[in-house]
Amino acid sequence: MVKIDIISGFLGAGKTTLIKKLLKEAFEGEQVVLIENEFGEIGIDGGFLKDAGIEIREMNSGCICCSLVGDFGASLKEVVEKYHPDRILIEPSGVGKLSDVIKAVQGVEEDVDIQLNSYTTVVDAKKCKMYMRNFGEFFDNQVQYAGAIIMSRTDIVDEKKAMESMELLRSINEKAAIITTPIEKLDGKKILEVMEHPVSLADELLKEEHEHHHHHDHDEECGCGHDHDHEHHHDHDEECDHDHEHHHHDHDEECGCGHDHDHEHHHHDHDEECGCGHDHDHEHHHHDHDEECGCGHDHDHEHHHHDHDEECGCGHHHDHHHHHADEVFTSWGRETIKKFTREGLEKMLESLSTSEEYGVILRAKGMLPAEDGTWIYFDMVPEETEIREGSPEYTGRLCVIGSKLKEDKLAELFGVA
Ligand SMILES: Nc1nc2c(ncn2[C@@H]2O[C@H](COP(=O)(O)OP(=O)(O)OP(=O)(O)O)[C@@H](O)[C@H]2O)c(=O)[nH]1
Repeated sequence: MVKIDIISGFLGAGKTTLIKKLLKEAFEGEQVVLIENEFGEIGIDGGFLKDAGIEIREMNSGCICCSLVGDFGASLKEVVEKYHPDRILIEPSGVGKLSDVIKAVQGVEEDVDIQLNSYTTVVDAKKCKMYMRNFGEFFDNQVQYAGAIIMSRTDIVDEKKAMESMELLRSINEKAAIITTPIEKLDGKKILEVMEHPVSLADELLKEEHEHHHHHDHDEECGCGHDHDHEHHHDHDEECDHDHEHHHHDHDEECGCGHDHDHEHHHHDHDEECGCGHDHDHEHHHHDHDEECGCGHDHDHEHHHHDHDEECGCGHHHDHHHHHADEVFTSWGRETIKKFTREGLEKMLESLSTSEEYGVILRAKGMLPAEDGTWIYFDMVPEETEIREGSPEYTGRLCVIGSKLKEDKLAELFGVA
């Protein structure tokens, strides 16, 4: 199976610069063929690539988008049979439509042993707005169909302009990962990874949590403040706000919601909501959770059937008979070029952790560019924050998961409103 990677982008966007980097850092040891399809300038990039020992098959029949799919298929087949490469890079004409190129590749997937592996568009951060205005039909198509977008010249453009371009790109492509870090700061392997598997930070975070807690091995607090110990022996070294253990209650402390949850009495008559969002009806055998507790978990402790067909997304195993995490959990995330300082970020996370102003925060994570050129990574569960230095990411990202999130406030807190 030959992997096909399409590197699209307007004239002079930086496609060749990117390809050179990938050849050197990401494709080493692989047999790579580059199919270039220059518009009017056939073969200008041939020289250096031949020096690098890369075979080139140039198509002379105009751009892929306007040549027949049949022709394209025949060329592709020829390349596959002649060179048996691991990978074919297609660099379409700068004014081709990416959707046409994708279609052309998909059109021959059945006949030739190839697989569309990635389709990326390089966009000049400086000229994005102008191109969009003047050449919308072609330019927008390249952006809209891209699996990943690489912004070039973010090394020389000012932050405001870069941000504006990023927003324009995002406005016509909701999903693609947008690489805003200058590519020379990134390892080619990292770039390839993003091109191949653009994942959102929220998905990553949820997946991580899920994997982490796959077995019932809660040595750690989950951070939502509840005790999800379903094994009926509770051993609270730490205080959690809520005790869902139904057989021996030993509340020395107030739970904080201002109600008396005296559990030695069996008639609770809560006409009012206590505001902490939990059902404190502790008449031990019929739990009547009409409401969500706000942490997004179903704490239905019908103690003996754990029926884990589905993950709730928080990565913990709860007895899920009624609700799904996404009914209550929300995530808020941003991509940003804004530079942070460690001290500044520490303060932001501290407020996030201690204040209820932003909603019920369960988890936050991010990788952000620092003013000093390094990258700050952070991980937060309530009352526990880790900030460390990490390798450059393709763009600054942060994500907060919780319930009743106040998005405007969060954006304000991180200065990305
Ligand atoms: N400063 C800076 N210059 C860049 C960047 N990317 C590309 N360039 C420069 O822009 C010019 C064009 O880059 P290429 O990589 O040849 O662009 P291309 O998309 O292959 O161009 P065509 O094939 O002609 O459409 C070159 O002089 C590059 O050095 C970038 O991220 N930063």
